[in-house]
Amino acid sequence: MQHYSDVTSANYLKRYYAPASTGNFSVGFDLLGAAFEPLSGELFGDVLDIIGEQAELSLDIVGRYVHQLPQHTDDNLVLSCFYAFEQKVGRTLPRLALRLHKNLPVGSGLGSSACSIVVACYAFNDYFGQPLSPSELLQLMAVAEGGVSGSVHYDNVAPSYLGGLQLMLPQSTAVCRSLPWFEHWRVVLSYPGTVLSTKAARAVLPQQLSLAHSIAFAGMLSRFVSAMYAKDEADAYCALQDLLAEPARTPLLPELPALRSALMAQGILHLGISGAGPTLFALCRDDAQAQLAADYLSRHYEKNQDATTQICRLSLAGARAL
Ligand SMILES: Nc1ncnc2c1ncn2[C@@H]1O[C@H](COP(=O)(O)OP(=O)(O)OP(=O)(O)O)[C@@H](O)[C@H]1O
Ligand SMILES: N[C@@H](CCO)C(=O)O
Repeated sequence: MQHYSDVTSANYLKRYYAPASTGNFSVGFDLLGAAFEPLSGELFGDVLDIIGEQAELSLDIVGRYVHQLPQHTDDNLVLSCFYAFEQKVGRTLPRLALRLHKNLPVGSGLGSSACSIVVACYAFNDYFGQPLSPSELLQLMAVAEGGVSGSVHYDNVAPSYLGGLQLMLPQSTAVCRSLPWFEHWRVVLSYPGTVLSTKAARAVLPQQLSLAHSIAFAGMLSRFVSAMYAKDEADAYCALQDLLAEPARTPLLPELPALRSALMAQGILHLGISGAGPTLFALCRDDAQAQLAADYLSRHYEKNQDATTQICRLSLAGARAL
């Protein structure tokens, strides 16, 4: 299903896409994230068109979630990314006429700001002949995302850019590494239509953890990563326990415990918070189970016209030219 006729417009020089992403993936707060794409083929991620070169930089915004963005396009991340990119490249670049298709809801837990940042930085680097290396580009994206959420974290920008399930590697030159995945796994992303800013959802987090808590957190993430490499599916989904953010964020998402109980009683593998919420993600073992979870979440979690529930697979490609 394609919501927007303008995505079919041929009025552009180049068109780029970046997928939605789920930060944390329950067990790896700020350290683990995955990119997803709907089985339906819908472009559930932002699209950026480079329409042409002109005297002044300009941005036109269309798409289902345009009404959730700042009224003034000057405040849009796509434009701030252009200037940050230009500064990093170190020379004045030709000005562009741009069009953003805002297909991801803002403040949703789907990595909406990261998605715009990734598609913009990827597009500029491609269009201007790859002046930045992939690691320089990733760093630029992470700094831009840090400006929005209040702290630099890679768990949305890295998967949206590179695709896959990405584990961050602190202090390593590699920055992140793609983890193995179970190809039959499906992820249902359910956005209720309400907004929860990442900054607000980070403000409720504990500032300190006890030694026992730190060990439990590190242990669960290690168990999950090890299970993915060992192809031990049951151990992997049993390890999806958020010991860090979820206890603090559940008051912001009071429906989570009841929804989880109901879905897990029907055999769904896991229900967790996507990024900072309010989107929830249901991990399912196949298409039939994913359909069941999607029907349930559509009925019980969607709250208004902005809401959407998508049955997804892992996006292996990440950001790309269309
Ligand atoms: N192109 C853009 N896409 C998304 N947000 C933008 C964009 N341009 C500016 N913004 C602003 O950036 C902020 C994004 O907030 P926030 O980080 O909470 O959203 P989010 O990225 O959707 O959250 P999450 O990472 O949990 O999905 C909002 O204040 C929004 O108005
Ligand atoms: N790791 C970030 C993701 C934000 O989408 C958080 O949970 O605050």
